Amino acid sequence: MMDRAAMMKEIRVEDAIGMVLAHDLTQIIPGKFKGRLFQKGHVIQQQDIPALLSIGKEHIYILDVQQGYLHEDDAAIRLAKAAAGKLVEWTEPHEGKSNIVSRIHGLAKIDKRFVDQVNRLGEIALATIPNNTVVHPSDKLAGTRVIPLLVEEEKVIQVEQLAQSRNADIENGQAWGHAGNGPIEVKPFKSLRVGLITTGNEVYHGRIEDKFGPKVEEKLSAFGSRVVEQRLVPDHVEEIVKQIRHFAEQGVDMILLTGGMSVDPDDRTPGAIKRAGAEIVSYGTPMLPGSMLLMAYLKDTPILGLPGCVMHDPHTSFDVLLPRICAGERITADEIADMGYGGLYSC
Ligand SMILES: Nc1nc2c(c(=O)[nH]1)N[C@H]1C(S)=C(S)[C@@H](COP(=O)(O)OP(=O)(O)OC[C@H]3O[C@@H](n4cnc5c(N)ncnc54)[C@H](O)[C@@H]3O)O[C@H]1N2
Ligand code: MOO
Repeated sequence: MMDRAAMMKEIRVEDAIGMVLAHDLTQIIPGKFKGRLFQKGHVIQQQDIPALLSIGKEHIYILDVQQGYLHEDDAAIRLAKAAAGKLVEWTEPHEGKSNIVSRIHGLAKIDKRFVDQVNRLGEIALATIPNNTVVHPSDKLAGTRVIPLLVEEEKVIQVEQLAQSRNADIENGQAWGHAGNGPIEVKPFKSLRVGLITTGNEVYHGRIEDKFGPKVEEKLSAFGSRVVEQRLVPDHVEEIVKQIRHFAEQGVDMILLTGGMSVDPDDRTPGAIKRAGAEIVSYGTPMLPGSMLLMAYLKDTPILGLPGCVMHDPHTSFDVLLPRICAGERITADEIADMGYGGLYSC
């Protein structure tokens, strides 16, 4: 088989008039422009020569792509297709790169194990956003590219096979990063009906106005969920338990309790959640702010104790867990423990 260099004939730009560009050519003017100056397929004209020289191109390649090799653009799009799962699409290649973008507002699922394995193959770059990021339509999840201009097709086939074997493993019950049908995909949010219990004698007796309810409502509505009813209760375990039972009987999709999550004698909320019979996943979450959050399930209904910081800070442990719960995921103790690494914000 012809080697890669033999397929790439180098021509001086002055001698290339009338020839066809084999790949996009990029111009970068720091702070002002970065993008495609000439598109693949462009026929070089006499008047292009100063511009080509100004971006440092004294030579161009004329390609003779042989069987078994792929042009960077064709490789990029095959990589994107291999990695893409549900509710995403891929963009036409541009300067040798294709992006996987979201079609919806949802939760990005990025299989780190798949991404790492692809990037260990060499000559392939698969760069992604972090798993469980909230994305909007057209937001990028990943960019794919091969490093050389021509790559052995075998490399791309390895990625395609890895994606297929991942999906087969999942069908056979083996764990990968997530169980979706594609390594990089988006899950839609479900619209949850939420019961809200606001604890605190100071609020119950009207000493201060409730500021937690509106904040929780705002955070829920960002994912299409809503509070169906809010109940105010004093710092009294039996009263709190009674309202938890009320919402369980109503069959709400999630129960949230605010306040009373810390270490004072009047902080009754964690005890009440336990007393109501919930299975505690974790009391305490290694993220700041939001360290006093309690995650539990009452049968299959998520029930969370929200510490005061959720009312005050824009990005807390609740804001990490909420989109996942709204996407229908069940939170495990290990996942909560994993939140500590990278979990220090402003607190
Ligand atoms: N010595 C320690 N101090 C604190 C700890 C700790 O572990 N040891 N934890 C800190 C963390 S983290 C948080 S968060 C806060 C608050 O925890 P709580 O969830 O127990 O909050 P409360 O004590 O009930 O209230 C704190 C503050 O917020 C006001 N509040 C509560 N609910 C409402 C509402 N619905 N509307 C308006 N304002 C509300 C309340 O009046 C208090 O001023 O504790 C840290 N300290
Ligand atoms: O639960 Mo507290 O937020 O760590 O501030």
